[in-house]
Amino acid sequence: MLKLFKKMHSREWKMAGICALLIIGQIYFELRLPDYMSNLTVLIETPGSSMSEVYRTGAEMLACTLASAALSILCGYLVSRIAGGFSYTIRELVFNKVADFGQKEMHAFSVPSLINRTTNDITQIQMFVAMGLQIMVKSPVMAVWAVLKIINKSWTLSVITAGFVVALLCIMVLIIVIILPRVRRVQKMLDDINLISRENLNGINVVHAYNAEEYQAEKFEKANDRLTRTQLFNQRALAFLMPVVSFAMNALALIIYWVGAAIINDVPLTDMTGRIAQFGDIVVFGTYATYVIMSIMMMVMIIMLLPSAQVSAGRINEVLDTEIKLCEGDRTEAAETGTVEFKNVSFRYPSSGKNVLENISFKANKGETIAFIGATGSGKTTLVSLAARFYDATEGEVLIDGEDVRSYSFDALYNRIGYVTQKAVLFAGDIKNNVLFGESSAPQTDENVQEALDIAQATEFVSKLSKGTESPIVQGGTNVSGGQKQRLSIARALARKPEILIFDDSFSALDYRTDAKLRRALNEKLKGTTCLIVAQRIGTIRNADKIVVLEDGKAAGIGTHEELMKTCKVYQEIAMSQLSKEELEA
Ligand SMILES: Nc1ncnc2c1ncn2[C@@H]1O[C@H](COP(=O)(O)OP(=O)(O)OP(=O)(O)O)[C@@H](O)[C@H]1O
Repeated sequence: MLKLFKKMHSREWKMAGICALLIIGQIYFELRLPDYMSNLTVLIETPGSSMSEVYRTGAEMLACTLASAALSILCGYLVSRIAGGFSYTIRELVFNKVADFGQKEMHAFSVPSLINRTTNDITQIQMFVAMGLQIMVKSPVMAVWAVLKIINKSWTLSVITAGFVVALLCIMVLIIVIILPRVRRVQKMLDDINLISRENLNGINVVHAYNAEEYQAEKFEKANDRLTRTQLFNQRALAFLMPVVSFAMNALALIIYWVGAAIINDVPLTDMTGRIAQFGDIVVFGTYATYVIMSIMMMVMIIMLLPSAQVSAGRINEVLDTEIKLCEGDRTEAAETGTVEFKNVSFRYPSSGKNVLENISFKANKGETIAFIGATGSGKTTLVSLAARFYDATEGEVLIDGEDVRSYSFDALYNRIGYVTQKAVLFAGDIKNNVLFGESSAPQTDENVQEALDIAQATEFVSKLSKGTESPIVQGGTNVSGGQKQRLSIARALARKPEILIFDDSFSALDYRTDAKLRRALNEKLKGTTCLIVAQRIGTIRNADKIVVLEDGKAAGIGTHEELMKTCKVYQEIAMSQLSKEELEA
């Protein structure tokens, strides 16, 4: 947790310093009250005391109480600003760190866990700072101050009070030791609940269509049950603390007055002044001892928040300390333009034991179209994701414009590439925002948007919308059809005007007619652009300059359609399964 606190801005540290001073002032005024009480007791017991002295003492007590309350309000205000500012900083750090994560890091944490860390875990820290900061400073200072005030008054009573304090501290430590591992598990269980809820909400139509509500509910119930049982255990353990502390406080007061009575009794009856002074001391001692126990009671409140804040801080630090494996280089310029080359590339996913790609080599020159075809799971998506550096090759080299992808700065690399994912992704906003998404060297103009929509064959459906390119897109793009979504994501890649376009099976959501029109437009309007196309349909790629046929991660053949029809058995099988004899001979 301390590690996380190092990320707090100096402004908040300064406010925390002011708070500490305000708290010390608060304690000073609060701890003056027992002295006034002692004076009042002596005044009342002493014959001949005047009422004006009693009023004056009362007025001073009132002034101390008001001063303490004013400092407490000011402190509360500052603490809430510190908590808000600190959680803002941490949220920003976590968000920016996660934005730099590659696929490897995303898989290591999982999306639900990252969401939980950015929301729930940071809220735990904020609550701890908001509620705990005052108490953390106040309770030890108050306890030590109160102990110093009473230590010389009576050794017997001091030893009794110390016994109570030690016993209470032991119980508190024991409870922390018992619940800490369970609190850690609670955060993990919250991740699981998050995962099941997300899965259920994302697939709600499938759940309904397959009558799987009960199955999903059971899965959720199990996770919910586990979480509730663990939380109940923790709450019961913590709930046990409060009555123990308040019992200790009352028992201690009782013992102090009981032992105190015996101490007063030891003073001879003739020494009335001595008896009154002793009585005043016992009253003061009792009040200060109550302050000591009250400090411990405040620590109990901290203990209720500390374990979860501690665990949350650890989880946030895990994200912030993650070493990002995909480090960017500093290259911005390259000798070639629009080339993509794989040199003996093999690749294995971090979670998998075997290579998914094996010794792949090919080169795409400027303006060429290279297509990738193969059975499901043969490695097509993996191959093109290496060109876009979503992962780094395990062996071999991937070159863009003649230079290793690892040597480029991310800006330079992604300014060269326009990538269209297999599953279209749109962001909440409008069509124009989505087409001009991200930073690029291309002009952010309406003409550019229109041109990209034209080539992507999206103009027709966009022009039918009442607000045209300003029509809204909801989160996840669920207010447009699958094919429309894919056309918009193609337009987004085109609007960047990249040297290299990568289409990962992006045409299969389009009907045959649109697919053909789009390819024609690409050929006519983007002559100098290199295209890497992953496709399932032979029709989409038969005119490509080179076709790479993948089988179990290996290149089963590389060549043009005509060459592969003569030399590659895998390609022949795919072609024959899709095209008629006439089409094959055409
Ligand atoms: N994140 C991952 N972790 C581990 N293995 C993976 C991961 N992603 C894909 N794979 C495995 O890598 C292999 C190649 O997957 P890839 O998605 O590249 O195939 P594909 O040819 O694009 O398939 P499709 O045509 O169905 O999209 C598959 O066996 C798949 O199970």
